[in-house]
Order: sequence, then structure tokens, then C-alpha cells
Amino acid sequence: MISVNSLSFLCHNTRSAMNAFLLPLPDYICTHNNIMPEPTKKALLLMNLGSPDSTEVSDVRRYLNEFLMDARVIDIPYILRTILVKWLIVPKRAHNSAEAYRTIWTKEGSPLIVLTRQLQEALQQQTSVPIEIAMRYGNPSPAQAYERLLKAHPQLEEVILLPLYPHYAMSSFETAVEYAKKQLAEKSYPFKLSIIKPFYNEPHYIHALAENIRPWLAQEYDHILFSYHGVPGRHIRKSDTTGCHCLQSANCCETPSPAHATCYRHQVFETTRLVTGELGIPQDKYSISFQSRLGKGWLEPFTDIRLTEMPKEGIKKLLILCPAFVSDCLETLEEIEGRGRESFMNAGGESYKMIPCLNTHPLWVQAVREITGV
Ligand SMILES: C=CC1=C(C)c2cc3[nH]c(cc4nc(cc5[nH]c(cc1n2)c(C)c5CCC(=O)O)C(CCC(=O)O)=C4C)c(C)c3C=C
Ligand SMILES: [Fe+2]
Ligand SMILES: [Fe+2]
Repeated sequence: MISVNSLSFLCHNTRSAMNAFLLPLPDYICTHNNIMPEPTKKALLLMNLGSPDSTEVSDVRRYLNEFLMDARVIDIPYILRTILVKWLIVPKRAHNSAEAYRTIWTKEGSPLIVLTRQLQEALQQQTSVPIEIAMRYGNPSPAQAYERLLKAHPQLEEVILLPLYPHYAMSSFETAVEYAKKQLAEKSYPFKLSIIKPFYNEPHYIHALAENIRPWLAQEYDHILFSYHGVPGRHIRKSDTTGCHCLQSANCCETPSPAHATCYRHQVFETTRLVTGELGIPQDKYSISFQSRLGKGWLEPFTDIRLTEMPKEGIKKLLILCPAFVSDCLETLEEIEGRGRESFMNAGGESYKMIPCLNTHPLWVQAVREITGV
């Protein structure tokens, strides 16, 4: 292969000289000055959960069907899942869900997708490594992102996949990775996929989270609630690689085990411990809860219940954040900022402040660069 250095002498008036011999000029040979960038070999793919294409009930229905028919989300046999999802959950949920999306939708679209794109743009301003986004459900799909990357960079050798979930769950990180791998395998793309593991304890991420919280601590508050997206306890046990650790004892998540590499509960505890440690928040000033449950047997305590209990326990001024998400979305803006606030205030709360997700915080942009090496 011709190295870029060996071609550098060609750069002056190269195109006209080479044209004289009718040689096609590779696009990475610069004809204006002596800079000849390497052809792009590496790209970054940011992958998030996805949203419906619009707030029309038909689009929300299609999105919910795709989401809930995922066997890593509702992990029951196909026939039962089809009956449950297509006949019971989606028909019952689609209208309310569309209504909920309408309360947060922006003129650019779904906050989750708009904010993921803004993260892409903030990163792209700092690096020449091409960056694309993809969604697990809906658009753009990983295949669409691969096509765009390949068209613009035919010499691509590696796509670094960053699932935008700090914590491992079969219903978030695992399904995103498997879907991206499946779509890669379906066509003979010339590049490989390198997967970044969950970054729940990565120091740059923890630092970004801490600094995103810090300004909010200047005002008076009684308590900080770390509200994480819930998952069924069954999923925690299923993801236990040892087969005998997770949810088998009261303090399993504090007892060292290789199971923690894929234990959502352990990982959210760790994020909370590390970030409160960095901020020096005493143990009696914060707690963890789990939101957005769908069905029985999900991790406890439940955020919606805690929000109605807290004012009666003397917690009147609350700070709340949702570190399972890096971008604000339906579950933060509608569930926590909207309905959560109402529950807390109606139960006797005096002040309720939701700390936004990391979104495009400069330290988060920096953390993504550190975590992915772009
Ligand atoms: C931490 C990330 C997430 C996990 C884990 C997760 C598990 C999970 N979710 C559902 C059901 C629904 N989740 C919905 C929305 C939603 N979920 C996540 C992230 C995780 N989900 C995000 C970021 C969002 C918001 C998407 C957006 O467009 O803003 C919804 C759809 C909305 C609704 O109707 O409530 C459902 C349904 C299950 C069943 C599950 C694990 C088993
Ligand atoms: Fe655990
Ligand atoms: Fe969810």
C-alpha cells in the first residue's frame, strides 16, 4: 500500500500533473497544500434506545410493537409475547404513550434523538473521526448508519460502538449490541465492530456526572434521589454469569463477584457510590429508587411510591436525577419532571428539582472521547 508520506511530494499541482497521465486521484491526496490526511479508518457509532417517528398513534404503536416484541425486553416465548404485546399492552398503551410523547416533543423531534444528535455534533467539532448515531428501535437504524459511514469513508476498517447506557442490562446494552452486530452480519461490510463496555464506573464519566450535579447542591435541599430505570428482577438473575450470585442474598451487589460485570443493580449502586463519594454527599442525604416499571417483580424501591412517601418522612426539598440515561427523554421529562413532580408536591413536598441528564455537558463530551479514544 502507498503510504501518505511517500506521496507527499506529489502535493504541489498534483491533480493537473496526474490528470495529464489520466490517473484517478485518490480523494485523500490534497491538491491545495501539503496536508494529505490519512484515509479514514475508524468511526464512532453512538447508539441510543430510539423514539417513535412522530407522536401519531400509528407511529407510537409501531415503535412500541418493535420495542416490546424484543425478546430481551419481554423475555417470554414468542407466541405468548405476541399475545401480550400486540393484543394487550400496545392497544392499551399506544394512545396514552402518544399523549405523553406530545408533552415533550420539540419542533426538531423527540428529545432523545435530538439530544443524541447534539452530542454527535459536539463531538464532531472536536475530532476528525466520523461520528454517526443509531437507535435500537426506529430510526436511524445501525444499518443506515453503516451505509452512511461507508459511502463517505470507503476505506473504513473499524466502527467503535458506544451504547449510550452507563449500565449493563439485557433490555438496553445487550440488545443494542446484538442488534448492531446482527445488522453488520447481514451485509458484508468491510469493517469490524469494536464494542465499548458499560462505563458506569469510568472515572471521566463519574467526574462529568458529579460536575453536572455540583451546581444544584448550592441550593437548599433535604435529599437527592437517584432514580434509575427499573428492570425485572428476573432479568438480573438471567444475566448472572455465575448462575448463583445475583439477588441470592440481601447484600449480593456489595459482595465482590464476577457477576457484577453484567449486573445492572450492582452497576447503578456503584455509579451512585462513586459520584456521591466525589461530591462528598453523606449517606443519609441520598438514596436510590427505580422508575418506569411495567409489570410485577421489578427492582425496588419504586420511584413513584418513594415520591409520595418522602414528604411524610420530612423530605420536603428534593433533588432528583436519572443517571441510567445520558440524554433526557420521555422517562425523565414526562415521567420524572412531569408526573413525578406532581406526585411529590401533592404529597406535601415544597420544592422539587430535576437535574438534567448529561446531554452535551462539555465534561461528558470529553468523557466520551476518553472512553472511546476518538
Ligand atoms: C436504562 C435504559 C433502559 C432500560 C434498562 C429499559 C428497560 C425497559 N423499558 C421497558 C419499557 C419501556 N421503556 C420505554 C421508554 C424508554 N426506556 C428507556 C430506557 C431503558 N429501558 C428510554 C431511554 C426510554 C424513553 C424513550 C424515548 O423515546 O424518550 C417505553 C416507551 C414509552 C412508554 O410507553 O412508556 C416502554 C414501553 C421495559 C419493558 C424494559 C425492561 C424489561
Ligand atoms: Fe448483583
Ligand atoms: Fe424503558
